Amino acid sequence: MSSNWALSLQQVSKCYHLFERPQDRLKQFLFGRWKRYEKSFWAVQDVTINVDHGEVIGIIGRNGAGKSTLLQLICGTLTPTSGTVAVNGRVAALLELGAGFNPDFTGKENIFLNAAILGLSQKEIEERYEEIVEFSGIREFIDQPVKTYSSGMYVRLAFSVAINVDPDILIIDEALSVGDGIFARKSFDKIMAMKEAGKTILFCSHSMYQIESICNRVIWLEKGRVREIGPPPPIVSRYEISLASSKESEPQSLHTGNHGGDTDLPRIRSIILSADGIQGRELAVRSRKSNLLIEMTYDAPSHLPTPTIAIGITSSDGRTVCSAGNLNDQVFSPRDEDGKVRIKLEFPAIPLLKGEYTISAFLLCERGLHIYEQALDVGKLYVSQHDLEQGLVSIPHRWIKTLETVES
Ligand SMILES: Nc1ncnc2c1ncn2[C@@H]1O[C@H](COP(=O)(O)OP(=O)(O)OP(=O)(O)O)[C@@H](O)[C@H]1O
Repeated sequence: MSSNWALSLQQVSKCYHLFERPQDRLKQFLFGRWKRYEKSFWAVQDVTINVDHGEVIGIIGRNGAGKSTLLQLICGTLTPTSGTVAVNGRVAALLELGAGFNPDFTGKENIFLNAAILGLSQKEIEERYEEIVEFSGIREFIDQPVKTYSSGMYVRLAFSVAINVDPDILIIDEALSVGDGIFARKSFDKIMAMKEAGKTILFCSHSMYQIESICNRVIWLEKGRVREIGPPPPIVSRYEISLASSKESEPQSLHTGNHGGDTDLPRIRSIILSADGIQGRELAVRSRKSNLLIEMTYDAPSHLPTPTIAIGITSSDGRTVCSAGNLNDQVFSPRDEDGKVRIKLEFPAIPLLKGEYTISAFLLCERGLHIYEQALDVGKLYVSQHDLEQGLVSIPHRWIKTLETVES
């Protein structure tokens, strides 16, 4: 193990005992010595992972693959059936909603309780209390019992405590979109600041975009076991192929744009598609001939840096064929006096081959990481072609003839 280690899991497994009928639980208790009424289910099996401080690790896998169970084993809210979990540093976790809160306590009492569980002294908590309340944005409710909170308020408080106790290791269960609207953006910035400060972060997500943009390593879990572990791009790509090749589709997208009533957040206003001068949400286009034009307008409130926008094109089996983002291409359009940005994207002689394709738009922060809004399925393309080239896209290519030998 390196001297800089943050986490070490050695052959960790977690087994649940399942009973088909409620009465089987009692029978197992009474007669279990003679007959088994329970079935064993291994939610996590034989997982060995070593993580160094400063690493950002993404955990991916289908629903039920064991991601949440693994995170809970690391946090210590679950104990492994076998194997060892060692943690080197203070761990703050955002697991399911409000885990760790006592519903009868007020917000304030829960801050003290939670921060104490995370290892802060009374004095340290008092010093940070103000910051925690300020960040949560729920000051007026802080003396109310948390059972009266909405789920959004719960998440705000939990996130605010977790982020402000100065953890060495932050564990987040599918919660990068914590809270809503402005809070989501604020908390995302905090997570990125922690990454930049060299903290260790583990999070599970169904968003491959976020995994690829934030993590330096990814763990792919399948049926409780580590299928692959390593750098994100090749693993994400193989994972996406595996999802696409099995019929059950998974939620692949990032969280939907959730404004939570915030009206002063960036928002897509319009997306207009046209091909060869014809406008429409559904367009017939000719492969390698039609010019596809996408005109986008979005609100860019002046209190935030100008957002960026990206377009993704997916094939009918849900795979992303290509994407184009103005940040990636370093093309920026100014905000006009109404606080709107208008930008056009052109795909000249569109190289898609025959088939049906879906167009989606994503409005992102200035760094292209936090998603303000996604508009899935803003348009459909029906591509036709007259030749027999196969596949999804025609990539530029050329043939080189060998020299002809001329016989004299
Ligand atoms: N308390 C429990 N008792 C029995 N089975 C459980 C329990 N908790 C989880 N499981 C099972 O363990 C498996 C792994 O669950 P887990 O929640 O870790 O998966 P996940 O990868 O996080 O899934 P998702 O992406 O849907 O959140 C699932 O089949 C789940 O039904």
